[in-house]
Amino acid sequence: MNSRSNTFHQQLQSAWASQGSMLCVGFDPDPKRLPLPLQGKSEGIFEFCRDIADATADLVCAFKPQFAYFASQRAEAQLEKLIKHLKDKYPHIPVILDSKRGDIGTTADHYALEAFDRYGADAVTVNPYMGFDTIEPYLRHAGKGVIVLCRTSNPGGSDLQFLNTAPSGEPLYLHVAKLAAQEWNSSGQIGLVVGATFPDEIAKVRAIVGEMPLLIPGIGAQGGDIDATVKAGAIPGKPGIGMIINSSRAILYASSGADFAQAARNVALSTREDLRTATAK
Ligand SMILES: O=C(O)c1cc(=O)[nH]c(=O)n1[C@@H]1O[C@H](COP(=O)(O)O)[C@@H](O)[C@H]1O
Repeated sequence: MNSRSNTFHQQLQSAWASQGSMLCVGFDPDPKRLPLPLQGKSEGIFEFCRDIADATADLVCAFKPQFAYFASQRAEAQLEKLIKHLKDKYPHIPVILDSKRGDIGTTADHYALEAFDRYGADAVTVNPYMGFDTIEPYLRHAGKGVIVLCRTSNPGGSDLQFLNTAPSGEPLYLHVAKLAAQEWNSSGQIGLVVGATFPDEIAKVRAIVGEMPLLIPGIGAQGGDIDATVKAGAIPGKPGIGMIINSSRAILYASSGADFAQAARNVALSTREDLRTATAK
């Protein structure tokens, strides 16, 4: 089976092993922060992301383009081109389309087609708060990853995700973790988002979901603690797997000059080393 026909979870297992990395580089291309040589260029967003991908591809277990940054700039064609570039050049690295979709089933059918057929992503982020029928259309795409928001990295994540549910009294995010690990996981390809800004909650989610992959944004620009994150998300006895630890702005905007790709590589390299050191502790 080649890497294109592997399931998302198989792709991740291979990437963790062959790349020796749990780092995910996120593509959040803010037009105001593009390096000067690329500002105003018709395909500046694509070129920016492509050059950073090419400079970091040996350091990552996944890439994660964020949909809104492309759509807000009418740059969907550049997103398609970027994902095609990633899949052609780095077929062993899974691509997660971060679009956090969530809607009734008939509409979700089309969001799933958008992510998997139009863009060719290996996985997509989804918002579970409209319930299982809104997740199910993605699960029908055999082998594709469905990464469900659980305990998000932002401060307001506590507003709802921390509310206690009746009758058990457990917080909503732990209820989501249980559903995702058990009755919702018909395809076996679900993962969960838990923020690096809340390591205690990462540990609680890990205890519920076994070896399920966790997408963990929040290191870098959001200030999440790498040591605490890696410790909390570790799978007992299996160091170096199980986590997709994302950093976007800290890597993307390491330099605003012509050396932006090399500067991004330097930050990605030191972040991967920090993750390795934390894994070895
Ligand atoms: O699903 C996500 O990727 C996500 C979930 C979450 O809880 N918090 C979060 O920051 N993200 C995304 O992760 C990226 C974080 O970017 P940086 O803070 O620049 O590293 C952004 O693309 C966010 O949209």
